[in-house]
Amino acid sequence: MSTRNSAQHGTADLDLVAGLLRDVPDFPTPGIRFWDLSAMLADGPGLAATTRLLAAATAEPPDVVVGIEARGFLLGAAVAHSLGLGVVAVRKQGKLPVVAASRSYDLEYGSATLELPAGVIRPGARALLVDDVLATGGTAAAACALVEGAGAAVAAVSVVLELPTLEGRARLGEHPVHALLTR
Ligand SMILES: O=P(O)(O)OC[C@H]1O[C@H](OP(=O)(O)OP(=O)(O)O)[C@H](O)[C@@H]1O
Ligand SMILES: Nc1ncnc2[nH]cnc12
Repeated sequence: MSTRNSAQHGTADLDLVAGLLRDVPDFPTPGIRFWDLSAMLADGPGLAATTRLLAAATAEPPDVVVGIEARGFLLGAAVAHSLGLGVVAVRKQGKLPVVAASRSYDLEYGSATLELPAGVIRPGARALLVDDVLATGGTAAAACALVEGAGAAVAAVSVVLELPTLEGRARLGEHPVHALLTR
């Protein structure tokens, strides 16, 4: 899905969200331009606009929302609530007491492992994955693999911000990607 697709998204909502993002040089390591969504999350109308736009990722409503640690938890819960759905928290390694599966991956500034909680995704369910940023795509690809490993389907990956130079979309193969903005 293209950025700033005004046929599907309210331009006013997108402008509001875009105005609440900020970039921080050299965080968390030198050379990384880090996109910080804290101001958007702290702004009532900004969070509401972001939630509306992220929830519009699929024409058909999904069955469940998956939020990716950590910033994806906040957005995923908001999107799930707006759609009347539950949210599954895909967590970094070592946080969940009962794990269905784990998946390791690399990202712009390191590597990590994600884990899916056991017994909370119904096989056959259509899951909407939500996160703040799509950069290299390592995180989202790992989350997709976990969801599919549980027998569910990825309806779409919905993010606020895509960093296209890092080619994360290519890493997600055929999975539909819905990015509100690119930088
Ligand atoms: O597309 P990628 O290159 O995988 O990068 C995107 C991921 O990086 C950030 O999370 P981070 O791992 O920094 O974790 P946090 O949200 O727990 O801070 C961001 O919230 C995405 O989840
Ligand atoms: N540049 C970046 N800004 C914010 N989150 C990120 N996750 C991976 N790369 C990122």
